[in-house]
Amino acid sequence: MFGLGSKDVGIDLGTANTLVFIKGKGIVLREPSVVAKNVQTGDIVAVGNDAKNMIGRTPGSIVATRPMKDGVIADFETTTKMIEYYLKEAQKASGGSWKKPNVMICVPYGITSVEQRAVIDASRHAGAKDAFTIEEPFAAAIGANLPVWEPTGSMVVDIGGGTTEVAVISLGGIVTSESIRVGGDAMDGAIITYIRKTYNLTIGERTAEQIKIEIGSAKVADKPEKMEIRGRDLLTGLPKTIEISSEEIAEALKEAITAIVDGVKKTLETTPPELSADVMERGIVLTGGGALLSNLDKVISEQTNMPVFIADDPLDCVAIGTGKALDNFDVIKKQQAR
Ligand SMILES: Nc1ncnc2c1ncn2[C@@H]1O[C@H](COP(=O)(O)OP(=O)(O)OP(=O)(O)O)[C@@H](O)[C@H]1O
Repeated sequence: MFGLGSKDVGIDLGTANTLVFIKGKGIVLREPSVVAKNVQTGDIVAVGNDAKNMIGRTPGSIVATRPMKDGVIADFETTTKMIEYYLKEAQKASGGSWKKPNVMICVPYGITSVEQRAVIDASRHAGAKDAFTIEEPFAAAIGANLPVWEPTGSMVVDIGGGTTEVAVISLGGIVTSESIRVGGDAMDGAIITYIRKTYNLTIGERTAEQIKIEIGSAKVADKPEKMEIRGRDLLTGLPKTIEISSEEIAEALKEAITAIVDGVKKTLETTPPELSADVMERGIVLTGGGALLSNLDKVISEQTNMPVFIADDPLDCVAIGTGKALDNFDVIKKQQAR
């Protein structure tokens, strides 16, 4: 019933990172979802890590973009090229013979059928024999080892780059969910805005992400931290170094955190009582890179009165779940036909 070849591929096409999973091998590739393009010729200059290093550093003719920004396919042609690149890399990583693989591709929940079609077409165009989609929170829950096929409620909050997806799952299906267009990117954006407004200093996306990872938190711990950052002074136009504190960054992140917490609360409000009781017992599980934001688990727990846990390897959950779903291909296929 699960008769797929061993080289079938699962792709977590995230807004921030793309992970490729090969059945029997695990995660073979993990690169940023960035493409650098020559705007004059339309040629792809670099994909993944190489392209990310070009962000903010490209000459006029080269533009580094994130085709999956905001959780949906913003640019079909580039996304196709990107999937082509990842399948080629997967082929290299798999070694030996390579037939056209079946591809399970993870998409944000709430993606329209047109967008879903676009992802499938892009995968086929990029060399997949056949392609199916799996919804991100479902894949995240499988990857976090939640009992998704059982008649019990499991709640997952997947905090990615572009979106946060909250879902309650039972008996192999999503019972209730929320998708919020707030995730790690919005946090980075909030840090950029805060530093510009407070210090008249412009910083780039990469610096903002670094600040978030190093000293960002949903709630400041007892011992605040400090960090030196470099940017461009808006008044003089010259480079300048300032010191910022974790308290300031927590303040900057407040709005994004509130949006995430509200999404969780809203989902809980629409969860049938039996399933709420299950979630209360088992706790809410956080996945996605945003789950690593310091104290986010504590804040969600305080605001919902529910136990909250961070999944093991939160950045890998979706890819692992997508890969594991290849084992339940028929079931997923049937679900899609519904
Ligand atoms: N230690 C950390 N603290 C806070 N945020 C982090 C940390 N590590 C990674 N992130 C953030 O996690 C986000 C990426 O997460 P992930 O790879 O799960 O997203 P994605 O799956 O690509 O996005 P999406 O789910 O929106 O498609 C980025 O915004 C990144 O900055």
